[in-house]
Amino acid sequence: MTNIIEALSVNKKVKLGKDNELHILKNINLEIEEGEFVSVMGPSGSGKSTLLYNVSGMDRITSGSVKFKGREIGGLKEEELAKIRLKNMGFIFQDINLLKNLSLIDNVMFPALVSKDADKKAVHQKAKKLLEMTGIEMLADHNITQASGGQLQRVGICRALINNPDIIFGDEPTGALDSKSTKEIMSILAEINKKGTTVMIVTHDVKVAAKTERVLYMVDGNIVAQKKMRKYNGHPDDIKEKEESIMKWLAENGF
Ligand SMILES: Nc1ncnc2c1ncn2[C@@H]1O[C@H](COP(=O)(O)OP(=O)(O)OP(=O)(O)O)[C@@H](O)[C@H]1O
Repeated sequence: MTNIIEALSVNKKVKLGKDNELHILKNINLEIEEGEFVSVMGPSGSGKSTLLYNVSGMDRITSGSVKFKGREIGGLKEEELAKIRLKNMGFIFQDINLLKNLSLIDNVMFPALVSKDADKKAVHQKAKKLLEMTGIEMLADHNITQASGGQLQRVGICRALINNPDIIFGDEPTGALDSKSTKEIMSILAEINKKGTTVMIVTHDVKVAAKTERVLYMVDGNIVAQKKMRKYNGHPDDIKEKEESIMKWLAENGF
């Protein structure tokens, strides 16, 4: 298998005042294979979001190396990085950050229209298809005040998919959702992953992690344990068994 992400000895430090700095990521080594579905768990403040932002090129590592599809991205100029993020990566967040003055379908189309030579009609067709896939095509022309949190997160997923990314990064994408919407969003992400898109998400929720195939456990800026599982097969017994085994594993690791 080919690695889509390779992080080697990654450190992230931030300056706090004049003489103080915080060492957030400590010599992290991480490989993510193409097509994998990975989750990151760990106590609050352990560095999960920082890891996600640093391996995706949303933030700058302090030292080490991050390769995306074999290409070093750690030292790229912001313009180059922005191109990679736009073309090859999709991002979903707990705060969905949709534009208020645009309809939901226009929000989905937005990242594809950044390029001047975009074919607007084709982008519209693609956005419509994505809204259909996530079951919210009837909301295409609504604005963000006319949809629920779960529906808005589906819009966020459609927006993340509009440029056919190789990988989707999610920072607690279900963090603000009720359990029903969480289930629906995870089913959509599992479906997308099944079709070949790599997915990496940060989560506090064992039920969410149980839908992924590898859980990284972070403590104090280090990945201290990893749990590899078979891909979720959609069966309720399978998910129950996985949740239980993750809970047991977390307890063994002191969570
Ligand atoms: N830009 C920054 N400046 C100062 N401190 C930061 C910065 N970014 C992160 N931190 C700190 O680094 C630590 C790790 O933050 P991070 O958000 O990655 O943790 P997390 O595991 O995702 O936490 P949570 O589960 O609460 O979201 C925290 O103590 C946080 O306050």
